[in-house]
This record gives sequence, structure tokens and C-alpha cells, in this order.
Amino acid sequence: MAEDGQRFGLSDAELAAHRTVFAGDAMEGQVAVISGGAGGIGRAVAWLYARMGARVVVTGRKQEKLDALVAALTEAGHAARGEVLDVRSRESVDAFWTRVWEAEGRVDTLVNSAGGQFPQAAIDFSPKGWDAVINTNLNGTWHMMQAAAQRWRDAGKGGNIVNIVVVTTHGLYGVAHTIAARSGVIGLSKSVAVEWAPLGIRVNCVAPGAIETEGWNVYTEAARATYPKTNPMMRVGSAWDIAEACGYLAAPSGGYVTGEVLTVDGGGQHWGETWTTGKPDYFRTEDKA
Ligand SMILES: CCCCCCCCC/C=C/C(=O)SCCNC(=O)CCNC(=O)[C@H](O)C(C)(C)COP(=O)(O)OP(=O)(O)OC[C@H]1O[C@@H](n2cnc3c(N)ncnc32)[C@H](O)[C@@H]1OP(=O)(O)O
Ligand SMILES: NC(=O)C1=CN([C@@H]2O[C@H](COP(=O)(O)OP(=O)(O)OC[C@H]3O[C@@H](n4cnc5c(N)ncnc54)[C@H](OP(=O)(O)O)[C@@H]3O)[C@@H](O)[C@H]2O)C=CC1
Repeated sequence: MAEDGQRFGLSDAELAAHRTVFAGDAMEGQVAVISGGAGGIGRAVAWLYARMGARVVVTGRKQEKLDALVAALTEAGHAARGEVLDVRSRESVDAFWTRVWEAEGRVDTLVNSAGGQFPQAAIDFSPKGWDAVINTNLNGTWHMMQAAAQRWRDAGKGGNIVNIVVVTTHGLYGVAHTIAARSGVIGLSKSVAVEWAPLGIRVNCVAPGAIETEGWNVYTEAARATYPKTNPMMRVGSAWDIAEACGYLAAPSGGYVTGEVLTVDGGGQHWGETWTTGKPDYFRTEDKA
């Protein structure tokens, strides 16, 4: 829980009404699976895909979060289902995909938004902490990707995958474990984009900058206060910014895009200060002039 108990990000009511550039039938008749679907970014993707006409299946570890989202989507007239799933368990992932395929008869898009990390200097990572982040973000994403691809291969019909990662191009202080995991996901995605193209499967990543969501609760107030300075636009992004990138990749607009990393960070990969644990004295150049 947050040190100050704050809530961050967009509510279901805001996501239901947010302006979108996408047509209401852009994913008509399709089924989308969204891991971490009741989190901040996954929830926005679920709302957008549902509003584009898809049936959505959202997963996560906490039943009550899933229930609340499914109730809100259903209330708004959308087709939605929630299933508890820890992506770190390969056995659970396989059983989930078998159930979904039986229930829905198809899946067209998988978005891997289950993930996260805790901020800590790398030199102090415990073996258990390292494993938790690698198993969630790299292995969990892989379990979902491979299980989906195997069903698509067996059905003789392709699909597409969108992996939510992190911008890995510069040294993000305090999250080296996640940079290792996400770099793995990016490399993996590019490789299987090639291997799985003959199966009709596209694989892409979306790399968000600082996006206001409930996930921010693991960071301190001081760290969060710096997030607008992570990019030249000097503001944070919203989960809807990421959802629309995922909409572009999943809809026919993304039909010729594979092996790509779409960075949605207000230009943060080119300029900005990123301190997940607060700015260490060593880097305070203003005091050293
Ligand atoms: C360019 C633009 C850029 C922009 C750059 C700025 C953006 C930065 C903001 C990024 C934001 C996000 O990604 S926010 C969105 C993502 N959401 C989150 O990160 C939410 C929090 N994360 C998670 O829940 C996780 O996924 C994860 C960390 C893997 C937790 O997995 P588990 O459920 O296994 O967690 P636990 O059982 O609690 O912990 C497992 C072990 O991990 C370690 N551990 C856990 N929390 C710890 C902590 N605070 N400090 C130390 N160690 C910790 C301990 O060893 C734990 O074991 P014990 O010692 O035995 O307990
Ligand atoms: N917000 C931001 O600024 C940024 C976010 N990202 C990444 O985007 C993704 C989504 O983040 P965001 O929506 O902000 O964060 P949230 O914490 O709001 O959502 C992440 C969701 O992942 C689920 N989850 C975590 N671990 C597991 C697991 N082992 N199995 C299944 N589900 C799991 C959680 O659900 P439950 O607790 O129910 O399991 C949670 O709802 C993450 O990978 C995040 O690191 C990247 C860059 C910046």
C-alpha cells in the first residue's frame, strides 16, 4: 500500500468515456487476453479493446480487482471475463489457455501487462527479489507468449502479441532487475517475430515512460514528484496513451508491424531524469559547479 494511501490513474468511468481515435468495430468478433488486465495499463487496454468490439479476458492474481473490472465492463454492455492467474506458473498458464480456448473458440490478441518491480540499488538485491522480478517479467511473459503461439499454431490461424516493457536504452537507477528482464523480453520478441511470422503471428512491444497508475504506489512520494521531469514534455503520461498504442498494434492498423518496440514516453528516451529511489548526491551537479 502507498506510504500515503494515494490512488493514481484513470477510473472505470473515465476509461469508458475517454475520447478515442479507434472505430467501434476495429476488433469486432475478436477475443483479447490481457494479463495484468485489472492493473492501470491493462485496465485501459481492456476498456479500449472492448470499445473496439473485442471480447476481453482479463487476468491477474487478485480476484476482487478482476471482479470489479468485469462488472464495470459488463455494466457498460461489453463482453468481459476475468480469471485468476499467476503468470509465473507455467502449469497455470497452460491450464488457463486450454480453458480460454475451449470457452471462446479463438483468441486474436494477447497483451502482457502483468509485471512490475520494486526500486532498490542493484548492489543490494536479494536472490529472492531478483528471482521475483525475473520470473514475473521475463519468464511469466514468455510462458504466456509460448502458450498462445502453440494454440495459434495448432489452430492453423495466427494472432498477435503486445508485450508491455520499459524503456531500456539508458541506465534507469534502482530498477536494474527489471531492465534485465525487459531487455530479455525485447530481444525475445524480435527473435520470435521472425520465427513465428510463418505462423501468422505478429509480436511487438510497447515501452511506456512514466504513466500514472496504481503501480506507482511502490515508489516514494519524492520519487514520484520527479516523474514529470523524466521527459522533455515535462509531464507524465496516462494509461490511455499506452492503450491507444496497443490499439494501433492489435487492429488492422498494425497488420504490417512486427518485431517493433513502440516507445510512448514523451521523448524520455532522449532527455530526462529518472530516479526511482530519489536522486543520489553523487549525481547532484547543481551543488558541484
Ligand atoms: C525513460 C522513461 C522512464 C520513466 C521511468 C520512471 C518510471 C518508473 C515507474 C515505473 C513504474 C512501474 O512499472 S509501476 C507499475 C508496475 N507495478 C509494480 O511495480 C507493482 C509492484 N510490483 C510487484 O508486485 C511485482 O510484480 C514484484 C516486485 C515482482 C513482486 O512480486 P511478489 O508478489 O513475489 O512480491 P513479494 O512476495 O512481495 O516479494 C518478493 C521478494 O522481492 C523482494 N522485494 C519486494 N519488494 C521489495 C522492496 N520494496 N524492497 C526490497 N525488496 C523487495 C523481496 O526479496 C521479497 O521477498 P521477501 O523479502 O521474502 O518479502
Ligand atoms: N506505470 C508506469 O509508469 C510504467 C509501467 N510499466 C510496466 O507496464 C506494466 C503494467 O504496469 P501498470 O499497469 O502501471 O502497473 P499495475 O501495478 O497497476 O499493474 C500491473 C498488474 O500486473 C499484475 N501482476 C503482477 N504480477 C503478476 C503475476 N505474477 N501474475 C499475474 N499478474 C500479475 C497485477 O495484478 P495482481 O496484483 O492482481 O496480480 C497488476 O494489476 C508493468 O509491466 C509495468 O512495469 C513500464 C513503464 C512505466
